[in-house]
Amino acid sequence: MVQELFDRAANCLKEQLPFVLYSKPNETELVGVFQNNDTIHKVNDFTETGFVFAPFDLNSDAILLKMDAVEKVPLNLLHEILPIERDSPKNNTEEKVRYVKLISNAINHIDEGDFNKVVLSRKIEVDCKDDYFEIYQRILNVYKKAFCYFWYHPKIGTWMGATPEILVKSNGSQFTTMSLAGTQNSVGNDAPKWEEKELHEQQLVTDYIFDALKDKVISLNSSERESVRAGQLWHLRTEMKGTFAPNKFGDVLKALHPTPAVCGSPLQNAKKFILENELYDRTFYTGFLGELNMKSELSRNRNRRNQENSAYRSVMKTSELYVNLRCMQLFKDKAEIYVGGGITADSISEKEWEETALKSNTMFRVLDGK
Ligand SMILES: C=C(O[C@H]1C=CC=C(C(=O)O)[C@@H]1O)C(=O)O
Repeated sequence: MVQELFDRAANCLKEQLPFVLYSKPNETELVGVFQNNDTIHKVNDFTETGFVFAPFDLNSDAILLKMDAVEKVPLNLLHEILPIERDSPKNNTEEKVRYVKLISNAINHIDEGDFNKVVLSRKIEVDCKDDYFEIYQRILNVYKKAFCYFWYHPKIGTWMGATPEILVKSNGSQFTTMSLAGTQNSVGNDAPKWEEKELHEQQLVTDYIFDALKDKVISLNSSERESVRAGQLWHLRTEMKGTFAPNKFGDVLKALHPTPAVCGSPLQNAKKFILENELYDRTFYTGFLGELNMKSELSRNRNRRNQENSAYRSVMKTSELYVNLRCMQLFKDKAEIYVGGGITADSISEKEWEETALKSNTMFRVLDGK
């Protein structure tokens, strides 16, 4: 039962023990991972097994929750909770002036040829007095197509989110990734019409991924570009599937993160600009999270009973990692919502500001500010 899993997690909060609750896109299962002490386990080379929570800047530590206990329950929720009609404040002029200036500065750097695209972001503080489990339940109810998580480590913090973006999903040496960029508000069910700026912005991500992976994979193919919905928003997405050489998962992961969907291209120049100019620490926003190197057994031929079982079973490693977007860090009576957007030469500051406000609604709609 969901309530039992929530109770177990609530007890961990009380006892200050790390846990994560999550549900994968379109799945009807809620998973709880519980670590039975408050040690901070750091990831060394992504060959470890557990639930990883990695920052934007991998010069800081990626954290691994050990799967001391794992519990899975069907996701039939207790009662339907509707999203809250609460939109992000648009009249925060001081913050707007600062953000617009940051965008102009980035466009100057683009014009000077320092980079083609950079993803800029900001943090919005909001009062939040309600129960963490109420908030998480709203997230699960409202964003069924997203990876919905609630992560807690007493020495690091409490995070929640509903992300639409897969960083990488692997099964043995087969993997899937995606290029997600371009944003529009969804109006009714009308499919969006994309402008050149958004098509270009998303194409940069696709090209970057092909280039970053070219010497790390045996094959890589992409699907047609499509429009996908994430809550109230539309994005452009291209899916890519490939095969990497045995034991190269860590290399693929490090080559992918951070993609220009959250950083920019060329990578180093865009990242330098972000670290020097955003003037706040993204910490885990635009990092990644999820199952790392889970072992799954593959039976090759169940019918040949008189053969040694082991000859017909092989252990595969699977990982499923998501980019930490549409997320927030929770504190005692406030939340910090993180949002950003891709800036290119064609960006219009006012529109980029609006876009971050729209994105922040994903979390605003699950927070009750009473
Ligand atoms: C950086 C964010 O979104 C990324 C993912 C999809 C679309 C994006 C965009 O249109 O700029 C961003 O690249 C965010 O939600 O904070």
